[in-house]
Amino acid sequence: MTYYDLAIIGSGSGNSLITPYWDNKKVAIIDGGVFGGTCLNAGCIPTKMFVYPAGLAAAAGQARPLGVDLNLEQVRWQQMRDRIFGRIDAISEAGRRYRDVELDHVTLYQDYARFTGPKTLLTAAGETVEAGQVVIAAGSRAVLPQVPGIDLPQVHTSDSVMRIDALPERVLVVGGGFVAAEFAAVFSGFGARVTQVNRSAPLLKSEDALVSERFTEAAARSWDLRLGWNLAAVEEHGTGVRAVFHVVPGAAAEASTGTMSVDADIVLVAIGRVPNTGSLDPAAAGFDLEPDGRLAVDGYQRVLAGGQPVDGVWALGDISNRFQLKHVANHEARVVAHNLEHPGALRRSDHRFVPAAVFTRPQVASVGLTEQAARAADPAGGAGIATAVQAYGSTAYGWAMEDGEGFVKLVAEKATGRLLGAHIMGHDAATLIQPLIQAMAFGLDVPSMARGQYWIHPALTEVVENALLALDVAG
Ligand SMILES: Cc1cc2nc3c(=O)[nH]c(=O)nc-3n(C[C@H](O)[C@H](O)[C@H](O)COP(=O)(O)OP(=O)(O)OC[C@H]3O[C@@H](n4cnc5c(N)ncnc54)[C@H](O)[C@@H]3O)c2cc1C
Ligand SMILES: NC(=O)c1ccc[n+]([C@@H]2O[C@H](COP(=O)([O-])OP(=O)(O)OC[C@H]3O[C@@H](n4cnc5c(N)ncnc54)[C@H](O)[C@@H]3O)[C@@H](O)[C@H]2O)c1
Repeated sequence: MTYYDLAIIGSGSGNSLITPYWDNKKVAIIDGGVFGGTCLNAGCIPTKMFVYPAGLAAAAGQARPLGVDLNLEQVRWQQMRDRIFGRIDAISEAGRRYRDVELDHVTLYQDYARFTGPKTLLTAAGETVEAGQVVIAAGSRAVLPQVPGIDLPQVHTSDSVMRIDALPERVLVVGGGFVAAEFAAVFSGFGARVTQVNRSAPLLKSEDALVSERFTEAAARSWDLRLGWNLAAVEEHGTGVRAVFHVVPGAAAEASTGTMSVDADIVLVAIGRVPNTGSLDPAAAGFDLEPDGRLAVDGYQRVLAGGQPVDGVWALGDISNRFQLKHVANHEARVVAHNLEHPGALRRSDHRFVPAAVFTRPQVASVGLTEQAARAADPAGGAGIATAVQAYGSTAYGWAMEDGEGFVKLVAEKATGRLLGAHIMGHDAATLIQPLIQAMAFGLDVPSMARGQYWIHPALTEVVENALLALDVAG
């Protein structure tokens, strides 16, 4: 048994906890997977490194109506893949080496671990680790449906699909959330024939209903979209696979037979992620779980047991929050880093205005309440809520782009002029939303935001300005 002042499970967001405060103390970092976690190795970063060139490849379609004829000549997949992972793998390895070799006070266990008590862990290799403070940052993993053929090598999750050797001609994407939307756009941008199949309609169903509806229409224009089907089996077929689906009872699926099949070279399964709590054996430590399997924490990120915080045990990121977003994991890591160093002045995590962006085509970004949630929460039964929808195409920059798709939707409280939610679909939505996030975070009301500053003319941000001006709020 080895004792540490701090033991961290998970080298993703958990890695940032090793601040200079720990320099003269003993720290263990335990990770059985690739050093650096999901975002770096198989999540946010490599996906966006594919999203950007896929956007360039797809530009041909957007340029034609503007009078510019572009042809996509070739996608050099292997070169692109090797550029992306050449950079990422080197960062992961440098981070691993720094922790493992260069820092004397840090011990890296490259192994999975499980709890045997609230502050004792057993690694798969049989080593026992005990610590004064334990931080659980063990993340989440992709869900795979237990259907025949799911283990075939042509079936991928986001963990493996970016490392394949060649751009497939036919890609089947199963799922309708963030991961599915991003990869469908990537592969179709590169010219693959994409079929996306989802159990329910619409796509991106956690978004505001208008965004979900419009994004689903846009996806159906860009690739073959089939809704209301459940994956039942995958079987080898020729050089690829045949996936068999059963109609979801009551769903508006287009076929009446109840069964359909899709042939593809590869299948990407993207039907959600679950927290890695199972492998940690939280019951052995007495930790509480949320109904969806996440570790239960309080506002200070302290892990709960029997509803009470366990002294010196913390959790952050996908293992404990419902957002499953890197910027939330990073925020929580900063809170935990502070709380570890300042036990007498604990900070709370701030989950009030958590934004998200889906880097698909068209891009989608959101923060705060959907119109539906705002109306449901309104004491006046929805009458106290103002909304405005402003098309990109109503602004000069939208004319320049000949945009017929993008829009900004805002949700506000009539009486106070407070912004409650912002939802954008279209070019650069993830960037365009930032001033709205800022306004919500700092309590800037709609009239002050609209008229208290200059808006650069004729930038695309004018669509945000006009949406603010269109809101019927006090002030
Ligand atoms: C394809 C994809 C794209 C994404 N894109 C975005 C995006 O654009 N923007 C965004 O904000 N978010 C994005 N996300 C989500 C983001 O990647 C995660 O929210 C974030 O990485 C979670 O960080 P974490 O530190 O909680 O966990 P992770 O980074 O997953 O780290 C957990 C670590 O714990 C290790 N581990 C697990 N169990 C054990 C155990 N028992 N013992 C030892 N080690 C263990 C794992 O090996 C892993 O390295 C994306 C996710 C995916 C899958
Ligand atoms: N840009 C980003 O911020 C980004 C990108 C990718 C992933 N992520 C994070 O990763 C998480 C996981 O992403 P995800 O897309 O896997 O999950 P998700 O929860 O976003 O979506 C899952 C989708 O799969 C569908 N589904 C569920 N079971 C199914 C089944 N049996 N058959 C067919 N469809 C089924 C659901 O209806 C839903 O549309 C997200 O919650 C997100 O926070 C973020």
